[in-house]
Amino acid sequence: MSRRNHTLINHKIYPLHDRQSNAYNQLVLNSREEFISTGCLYLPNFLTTVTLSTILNEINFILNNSNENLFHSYVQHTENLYNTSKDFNEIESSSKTIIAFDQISNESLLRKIYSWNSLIDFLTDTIQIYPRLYSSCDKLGALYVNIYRQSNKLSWHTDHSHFFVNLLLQQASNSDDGIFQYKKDKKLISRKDFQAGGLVLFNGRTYPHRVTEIHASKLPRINAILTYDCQPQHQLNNYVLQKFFGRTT
Ligand SMILES: O=C(O)CCC(=O)C(=O)O
Ligand SMILES: [Fe+2]
Repeated sequence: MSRRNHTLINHKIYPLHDRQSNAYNQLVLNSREEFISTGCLYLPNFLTTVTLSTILNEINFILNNSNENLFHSYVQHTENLYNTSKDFNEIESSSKTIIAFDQISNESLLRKIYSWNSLIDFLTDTIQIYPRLYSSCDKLGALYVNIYRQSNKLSWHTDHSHFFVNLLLQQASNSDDGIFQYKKDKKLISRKDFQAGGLVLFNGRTYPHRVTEIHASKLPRINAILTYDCQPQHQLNNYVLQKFFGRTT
């Protein structure tokens, strides 16, 4: 990644490129405090407006040109989304369209941001539990885009992984649709404040969460999930790939 790539994000508010600076250290302190105390770190306007619109153009190009190759996922699951035992009631159901990692071009801005070392360092510094984080080696799940259209939703669940990184790319046009909600201390938290361009770091193992159904929105909700792991050779197993991406490679 070139030295100027920090200008893809709002580097004045988020000086990820300058790990030695006081401003960087303050950002990490604040981010860590928010992540630990609320389970959810939200960095509004993380992407510049130019980066955001370029990424949305990349995604709309894929949607317009290879929609038939994309996986329209409908899954039944338990509260534990990635549970791999098969003999219990899977009472929740979720549906969305997925653009998998191998369907996102090598040259895309989204891939650039995903593999940007300064972002990985920032996440490592903020989470602190792992000595290092690595981008995933998974051919489908390393980085993928969720598209929530009419009647799509992601039902209540917890994740296997301690954290996920979510780039918000487009919110539903109806403000009650496609809301990220989670439960903490018996309270329901509805993040109606989330806006396109923001970055979310969420502790999905501890806090049950969901994306509410799209009822009447003309615009789909679009977001990218960036998968990082403490192991450099991270890959999803075939059961999870088949269930969530509809294929194994
Ligand atoms: O799409 C979202 O905003 C949430 C994604 C999520 O919870 C997950 O992938 O486990
Ligand atoms: Fe989740």
